[in-house]
Amino acid sequence: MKVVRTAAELDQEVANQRKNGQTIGFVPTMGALHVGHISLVNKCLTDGCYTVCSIFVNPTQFNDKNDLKNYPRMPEQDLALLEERGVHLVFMPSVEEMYPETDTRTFDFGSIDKVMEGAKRPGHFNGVAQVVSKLFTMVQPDKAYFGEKDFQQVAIINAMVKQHGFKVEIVRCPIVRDTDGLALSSRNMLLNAQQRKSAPTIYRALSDAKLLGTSTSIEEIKEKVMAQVNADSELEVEYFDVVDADSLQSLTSWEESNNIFGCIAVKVGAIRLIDNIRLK
Ligand SMILES: Nc1ncnc2c1ncn2[C@@H]1O[C@H](COP(=O)(O)OP(=O)(O)OP(=O)(O)O)[C@@H](O)[C@H]1O
Ligand SMILES: CC(C)(CO)[C@@H](O)C(=O)[O-]
Ligand code: BAL
Repeated sequence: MKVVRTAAELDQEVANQRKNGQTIGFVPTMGALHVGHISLVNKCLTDGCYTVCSIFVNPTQFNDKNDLKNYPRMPEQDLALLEERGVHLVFMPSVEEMYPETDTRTFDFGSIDKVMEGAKRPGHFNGVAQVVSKLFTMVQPDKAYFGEKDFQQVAIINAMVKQHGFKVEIVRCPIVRDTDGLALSSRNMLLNAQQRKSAPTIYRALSDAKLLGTSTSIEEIKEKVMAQVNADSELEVEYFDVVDADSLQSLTSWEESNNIFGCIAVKVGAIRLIDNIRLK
């Protein structure tokens, strides 16, 4: 496994592999890797790609300074995990390498970046688009792998690829959960013991909503999920929305779409967790 820190080294490595006829697969991450990230890496490897993974905690997508400061960083452990999995190349740039100048670009994805995470984390998706567009330009991957835990992020990336004509196939990967149902997330390691015990209630509430099914109104499902999660004193729902999977617009009736997801964000003390489930 090679580790490079500059765009020039990255370009040279990838260009050599492309010359050899390799398909380039790319897994962007912010590090503090867990089995969810590794599922993306595994998919990329089993697709037969020369697998490039980036580790970069992107400052422009954090709207909360403390969140950025406290974001877990464990590069040595991450590199050992990636090496063990058989990743070919890791790109670990500095902030200066990624942003030699302030990135002033603004992206507009219409209505899909104005709801849910976009509404609660102002500027977040602009920062994600800034860094992912730079990474796509640097790596020029044939395929790029994203997790469905970050449901809205996948929609934003697909919109960006379309809008800016990137020649990359976006591969969506299913959510990997802990044995108690909690969606794996780097931020889980910031939870204290009591918070960690409470956090699986999020997925339990989503699963219960799915069990209720479309014979229960969306309004009632929303009330039940909010009540179930908020009943735990460690948890506070920031939003729970029932949306069309493509437009991400809020729905009031099951008849409005055949592809409906419930998306939730929950504050667990100072930590914010997100999750989602297909409801129809
Ligand atoms: N549990 C999971 N299952 C599937 N994919 C995941 C999971 N967790 C993260 N990913 C995906 O891994 C990629 C990198 O995510 P990231 O480095 O932000 O990790 P994270 O665990 O989502 O961290 P956090 O949510 O705390 O920022 C993203 O495409 C993300 O959707
Ligand atoms: C795609 C990404 C690596 C961009 O910083 C990040 O948002 C993430 O890890 O999901
Ligand atoms: N996985 C999404 C990255 C973030 O929360 O900033």
